[in-house]
Amino acid sequence: MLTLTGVGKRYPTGDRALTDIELSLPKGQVMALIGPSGAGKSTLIRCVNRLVEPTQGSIRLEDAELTTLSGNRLRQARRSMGMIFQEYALVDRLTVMENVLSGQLGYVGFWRSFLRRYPQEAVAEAFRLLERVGLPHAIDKRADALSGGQRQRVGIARALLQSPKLLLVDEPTASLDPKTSRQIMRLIRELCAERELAAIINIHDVALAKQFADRIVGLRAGEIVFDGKPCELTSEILTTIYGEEDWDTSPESAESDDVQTVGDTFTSQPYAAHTQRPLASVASGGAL
Ligand SMILES: Nc1ncnc2c1ncn2[C@@H]1O[C@H](COP(=O)(O)OP(=O)(O)OP(=O)(O)O)[C@@H](O)[C@H]1O
Repeated sequence: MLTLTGVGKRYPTGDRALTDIELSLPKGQVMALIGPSGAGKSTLIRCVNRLVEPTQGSIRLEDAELTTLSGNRLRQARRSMGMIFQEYALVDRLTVMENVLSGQLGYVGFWRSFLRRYPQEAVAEAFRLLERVGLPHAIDKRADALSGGQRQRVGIARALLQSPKLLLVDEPTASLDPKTSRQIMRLIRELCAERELAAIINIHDVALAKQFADRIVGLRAGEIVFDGKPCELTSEILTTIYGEEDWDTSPESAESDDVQTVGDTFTSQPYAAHTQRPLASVASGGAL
């Protein structure tokens, strides 16, 4: 349903953030996008909803070529993509219900949303969604009175209110404790299954990505260096994505290893034997 072909992005500063990205995401698939800081994860997500303009290639969502849309047609296409942000992007002084209904801004006219007169069916659906994400008792609370996990649930309900086909999720667990992070990832996963929604989740936590995604794509310096199932993400491939690190050793056993510094990365003796394979041989390529 989403297909990226030869997508590239060079910022006006000259930074090349993405090179020749080829991705195909079927309906209902939850894809985690991992990679080191600066690898291009946010740029890729933002190219899909055109918050960032790709400089090369094609991005198709079902039948629509997104890269050439403008004006009304671009607004319409954006409605089919729900965005969930790391920093929740809620309006603190508004209630939970008002924040969820603001997901309708693209649908109802400016004055109607300014005066907060939302269609009855939107209000009913917002109630249903808040129940589904576990916040039925918080509808009248102000957003700034919520915990991080509750705020993220509101963000999820808001994204779903516009009935998207695709979820674009940027670091959903960055400010959350481990238990809440798992609950949020589980919720996103369940909702994708219930609604046959595809999702791209930009996430730093590899363990969470492995546990909750159907597919993992690893970016390094703007290129896809791994595309496969979570169970295929070996230590060797993590090294290809992130650089040298002893991924298997616990802190206790690491202390006894002969650890040496190479440039600004660390490598330990057992790992020195691992030569990095050419990127092409690591990438399994294509959709699963
Ligand atoms: N607005 C911008 N102008 C110029 N260069 C940018 C801009 N945004 C990102 N970049 C550059 O593009 C590259 C990719 O950045 P991006 O933020 O997409 O990476 P990321 O993988 O999301 O990183 P992080 O995990 O730290 O959020 C980096 O080299 C970054 O410096």
